[in-house]
Amino acid sequence: MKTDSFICIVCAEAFNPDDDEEDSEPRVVHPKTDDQRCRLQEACKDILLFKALDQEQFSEVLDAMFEVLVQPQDHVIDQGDDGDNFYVIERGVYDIVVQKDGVGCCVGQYNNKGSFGELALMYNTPRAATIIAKEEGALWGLDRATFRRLVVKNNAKKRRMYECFIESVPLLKSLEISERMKIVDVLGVKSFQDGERIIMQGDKADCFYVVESGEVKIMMKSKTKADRQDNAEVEIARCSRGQYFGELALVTNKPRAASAYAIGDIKCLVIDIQAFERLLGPCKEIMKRNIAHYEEQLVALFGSSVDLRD
Ligand SMILES: Nc1ncnc2c1ncn2[C@@H]1O[C@@H]2COP(=O)(O)O[C@H]2[C@H]1O
Repeated sequence: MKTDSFICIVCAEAFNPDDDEEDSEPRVVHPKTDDQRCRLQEACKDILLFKALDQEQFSEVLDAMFEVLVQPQDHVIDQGDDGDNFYVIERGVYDIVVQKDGVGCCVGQYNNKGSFGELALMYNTPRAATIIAKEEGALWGLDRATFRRLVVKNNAKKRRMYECFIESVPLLKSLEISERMKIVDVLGVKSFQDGERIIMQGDKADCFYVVESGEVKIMMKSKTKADRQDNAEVEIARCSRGQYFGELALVTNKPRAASAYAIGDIKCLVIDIQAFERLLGPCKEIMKRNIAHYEEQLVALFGSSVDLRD
């Protein structure tokens, strides 16, 4: 995979979570039934921002969360407001609307999973978007003080851990330091065992990966032989530390063009699609240049290239 460098403009605010004043806040507990706890745990299991928490911190976060039921057209968040809560989606579809030149523009949608509302709490900024429920739904809220005390503080540790690595990733090298830190703030870390499939050809894409340690094998089945029994996967590329994969589907809005497997036990940094759009969106044009390179590779391997473009 290519490792082009690029410049990406993201608004930055000086912020030092270590200076946070909210350390003495009392612990918040919202009692829950077993059923609620079960549903909450399921909704939170893939939330990247919680991945850096240890078990005790995660349990404290779960204790503090409270259920929010929404109706169609409810505004969960209004752009410009102060940030009160962070939200994890249990179910429902939510539009992300951003005001541009006085006109509300729908820039994305959450579909029954994910989270939102972290920006205002992390950077002490007004809400950057309006979030509108499209149907009846259920969310789990986490109050600002608990979010800052546990998630934001923990992120400061993550920043220290990943600062050097992020700086060494060619794709991210040319970002300003504050921009790189915003990437660190949203990334999750996932481990995979030898042979484990990380992404699957044909699947819908919801995140992008940077290899932190180990190697990843990119494999593809020929589309022209789709119905044939002998349509075995062919290795088309390998990615090692600092290289990225899984960006193509996010750039083209198409299903995954290939599968990726761990070679040995590996670790990847993961950025979900909303953060990708927000932080790396302006860089999509540069990533699109990879497509020509991928197509050349496919012609060399299969004699023809599949339709990689949007
Ligand atoms: N393109 C986007 N721009 C701004 N906010 C976004 C975008 N996509 C998703 N969001 C989410 O919308 C939330 C609105 O409240 P926050 O600014 O606290 O945090 C924001 C993000 O979690």
